[in-house]
Amino acid sequence: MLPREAGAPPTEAALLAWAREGGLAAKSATLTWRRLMKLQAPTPIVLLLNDGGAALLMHADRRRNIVWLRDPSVPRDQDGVAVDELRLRQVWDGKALLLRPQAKKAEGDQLGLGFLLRLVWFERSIMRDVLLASLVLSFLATLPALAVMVVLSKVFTYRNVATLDAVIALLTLAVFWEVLLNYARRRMINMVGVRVDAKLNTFIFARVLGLPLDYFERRQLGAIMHQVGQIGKIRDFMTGKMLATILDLVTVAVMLPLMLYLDATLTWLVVAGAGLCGLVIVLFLGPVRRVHGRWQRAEMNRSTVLLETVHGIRTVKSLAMERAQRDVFDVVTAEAAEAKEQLGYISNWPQTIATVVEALMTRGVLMVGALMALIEGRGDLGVLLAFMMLGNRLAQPLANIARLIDDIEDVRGALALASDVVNNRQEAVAPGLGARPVIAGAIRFEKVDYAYPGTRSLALEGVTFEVPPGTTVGLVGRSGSGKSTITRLLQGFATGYEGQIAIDGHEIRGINLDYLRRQFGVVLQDNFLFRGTIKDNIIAGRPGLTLADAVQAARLAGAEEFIERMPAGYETMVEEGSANLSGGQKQRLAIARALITDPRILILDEATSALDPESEAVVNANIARIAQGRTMLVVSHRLSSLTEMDQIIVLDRGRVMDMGPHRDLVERCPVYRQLWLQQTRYMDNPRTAAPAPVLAQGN
Ligand SMILES: Nc1ncnc2c1ncn2[C@@H]1O[C@H](COP(=O)(O)OP(=O)(O)OP(=O)(O)O)[C@@H](O)[C@H]1O
Repeated sequence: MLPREAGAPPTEAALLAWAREGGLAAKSATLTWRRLMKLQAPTPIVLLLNDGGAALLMHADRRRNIVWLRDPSVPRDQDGVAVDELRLRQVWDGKALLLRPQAKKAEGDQLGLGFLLRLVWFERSIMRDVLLASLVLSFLATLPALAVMVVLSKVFTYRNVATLDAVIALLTLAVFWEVLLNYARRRMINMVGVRVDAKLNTFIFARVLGLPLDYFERRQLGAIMHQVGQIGKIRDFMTGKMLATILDLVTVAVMLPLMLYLDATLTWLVVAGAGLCGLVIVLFLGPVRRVHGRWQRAEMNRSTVLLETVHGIRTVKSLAMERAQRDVFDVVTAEAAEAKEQLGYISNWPQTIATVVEALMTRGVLMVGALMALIEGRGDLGVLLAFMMLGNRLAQPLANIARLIDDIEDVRGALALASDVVNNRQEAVAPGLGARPVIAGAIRFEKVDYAYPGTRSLALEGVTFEVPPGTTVGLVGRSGSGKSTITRLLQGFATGYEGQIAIDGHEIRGINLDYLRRQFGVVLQDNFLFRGTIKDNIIAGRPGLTLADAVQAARLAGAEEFIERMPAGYETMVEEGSANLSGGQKQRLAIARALITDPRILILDEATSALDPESEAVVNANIARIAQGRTMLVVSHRLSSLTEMDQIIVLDRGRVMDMGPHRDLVERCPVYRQLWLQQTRYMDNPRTAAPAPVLAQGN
C-alpha cells in the first residue's frame, strides 16, 4: 500500500506496520557504529537515513572498519557500497529496523491445557521467586511447632532460660520474615495473575475475531457469549486454586520429611487419611461430572434466552411477547436451578466424607500418639505436641489437594466450552499470507457454484460475469436469488466455492484477506454504529485519519449538512443503539464510513431500502459522485434506483439470467421485465406513486 501523502517518505511506524502485515517480525532500534560492527546479522537490517531514505545493511567488515550497504531500489545483482563510520554518520543517526521471519504466533495456538501451561511457563522467573518464598515460608511455619518441642523438652525439663531467650528471639525474627515474605508473595502472585489474565483475554479476543462470519451466523449469540465467558473460570482457577495448590505442595514437601523424622507411624496415619480423602473424591468423580455437564447445558440455555430477549427487545415489546419470554425464561431457570441443586447434593457427599476423614485423622494422631506414649513409653510430650501442630497444618493442604479434583472438573468443563468456540477454524491463519496486488476494481466470476455450509441446495450455480473497473453494476432478483451471496463471496467471507472469482485477474483466494477487505467499502441495510463520536464512527478502524478526512467523506455521502446541524457537530456522541440518529442519517454516516478509505470497490447492499423517499433522494443524488473512480455494486429491490447503472445483473435461483443496461433488459429479459412491470404498475397509479414497492416474494 502506498502512503496516503504520495511522495512523502513513510514513517518509521508505517514501515513497522507494513513489515508486520507482510508476516515479518519487525522491531525498531537505535544502533551505534560499534553495535553495527558487532552484528553478525543473518537477518535483514534496514538503516533509516536522516533524509527519509533507507539502506540495507549487507554486512559489516570489522577488520577494515567499514559496512557494506545496498540501496533497496537498486537491482539485487549490483554490488553494495562500502561506507566508513564518518560517511555514515553524516547521513544516519542510528535509527534502524530489525526484521526476521515471524516465529509461530500465539494466534496459531489452540486453547487447551498445553497453552495454559505455556502461559504460566512464560512467567517462570516470577513463579520461581514465588516458589522460593513459599519454601522459606513453609520452613518458617514449622518453627512454632519446633519451638514448643524445644520449650517442653529442654527449657522446662532443664530450666534453661538462655534457650528460652534464643527461642523467643528466633520466633520474633521469624514473624518479621513471615510478614515480609507473605507480602512479597502476594504481590508476585497478583502480578502473575494480572499478566496471565491479560494474555488469556487478548488471545481469546483475537481468536474470536478471527472466526469466519458464517460461524456467528450458524450459532446462537447467547451460546457463544456464554462459552467465551467461561474463560473467567479458567483464569480464576489458574491464578487462584492452581497456584494455591502449588504452594500447598511446597508445604507438604517441607513438612512431610520433618514429620517423618519426628514420628514415622503418625506421619503415615496422616498420609493415609489424605489418601482416603482423595479416593472418596475420585469415586464421586463420574456422577459429579454427569450432573455438572447437565448444569452447564442448562446455564447455557438460560444465557441464550436472556441475550436473545435483550437483543430483540424491540420485537419483544412491539409483539407484546414479554409474558411469553418470561415463561420461557422461567422454564430454563427452573432447569438450571434443578441441575444446580442436584450438583450441590452430589458434590456435598465427598466433601462431607472428606471432612469426617480429616477430623478422624487429627483425632487419630492424638489418640495413637498418646497410646504409644502410654503403652510403649515411646516419645515425649514435646514431640507429640509438635507433631500435632504440624499435623494440623499439613492436614489442610493435603485435603485441599484432594479437593482440587472437584475444581478440576469445573475447569475442565469450562475449558471444553470455551475451546469449542475458540479452537474453531480461523479465517486466515497467518496475517502475512497472500498477495497484495495493486487493484483497479475489475471483477470476474467464472462458473461459480456455492452452497452454504450445512445446506445442500446451491445458493449460486454456474455464475459467470465480468465487470470492468470503474463500472456501476446493479444486482437484481427475487428474494433469495443470491445477490448478497455474490457480494459476500467477493469479500472473501467464504472460500469453499467452485469456479473462479478474480479481482483484476487475481483469484481472491490468493489475495491477503485483510488487504482484500480493505479494497471494499460496504454499506448494508442495517449498519452498526459504534459507541463514540460521529467523527470516530466515520473514521472507524482507520486510526491516523483526521477530521478533514471525515468531513470530506461526509460531504461525498451527503451527510455533511445534518452533521453540522447536530449540537456538537462531528463531536456529537452516537448514543447506544444510535437512538439520536434517524434511519436516513445513520445510513449516510455508514456511506461516509465506507468512503473514508477511498475504496476501489463499493458495495451497497440494500443500502437505501429502509430509507424514506426524501433520504433516499439525498443519497441517490450523490451516487453518481460517489461512484466516480471506483467500481460500484448495488444490490437493490427497487429497480427504479438502478436504471442509470452501466450494467444490471439479473439473478434467479442462484443463476445469472442476463446482464445489460436497463433499457436492453426491459426488452429482452423476461425475469427483469416482470420485476420491472410489477413495480411500475404501482407508479402509474398516481395515488400510490411515491415509493416503489419492495420486491419480496420469496421462493
Ligand atoms: N448464512 C446462510 N446459511 C445458509 N443459507 C443461506 C445463508 N445466507 C443465505 N442463504 C441461502 O442462500 C440463498 C441466497 O441468499 P442471498 O442472501 O444471497 O439472497 P438475496 O438475493 O440477497 O436475498 P434477499 O434479497 O432476500 O437479501 C437463499 O436460498 C438463502 O436461503
